[in-house]
Amino acid sequence: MKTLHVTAAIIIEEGKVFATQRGYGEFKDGWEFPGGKIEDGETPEEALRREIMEELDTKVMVGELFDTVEYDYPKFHLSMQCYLCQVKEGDLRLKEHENAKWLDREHLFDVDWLPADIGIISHLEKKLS
Ligand SMILES: Nc1nc2c([nH]c(=O)n2[C@H]2C[C@H](O)[C@@H](COP(=O)(O)OP(=O)(O)OP(=O)(O)O)O2)c(=O)[nH]1
Repeated sequence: MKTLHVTAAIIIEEGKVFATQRGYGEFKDGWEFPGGKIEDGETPEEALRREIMEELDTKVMVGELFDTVEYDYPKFHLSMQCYLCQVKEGDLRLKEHENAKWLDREHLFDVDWLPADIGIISHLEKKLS
């Protein structure tokens, strides 16, 4: 099975995490952390800065690795590195996603997360106060 190498941003402000809803493709309408595939020659951090600029018109500072997700979808294996990020410049404008929400601990499970993300949401629950 092929492996997709993906990197995603966990942006937390005032106890809330930024979640986005996919606007197209196989997983349309599912909720996720913004990010995308790592291209050849990129570090995960470089890929993440590029993806967040493409998707949200925003510069982020990529901080520590929060979690790595390994998940088998029917058609591929997902290996996803999720980094804590901070907004440096920009206002998280949705260019590709159809919706976004800031979720606090009590509302983390209110949206329909992509299947691979469930484990990390439980991990996040512990982090958000
Ligand atoms: N960005 C992101 N992708 C996720 C998450 N959870 C999850 O299963 N995925 C999956 C969905 C996709 O199959 C894959 C990410 O690929 P993508 O399609 O967003 O990557 P990309 O931006 O490079 O896409 P594209 O240019 O091919 O449209 O990872 C998540 O939280 N964030």
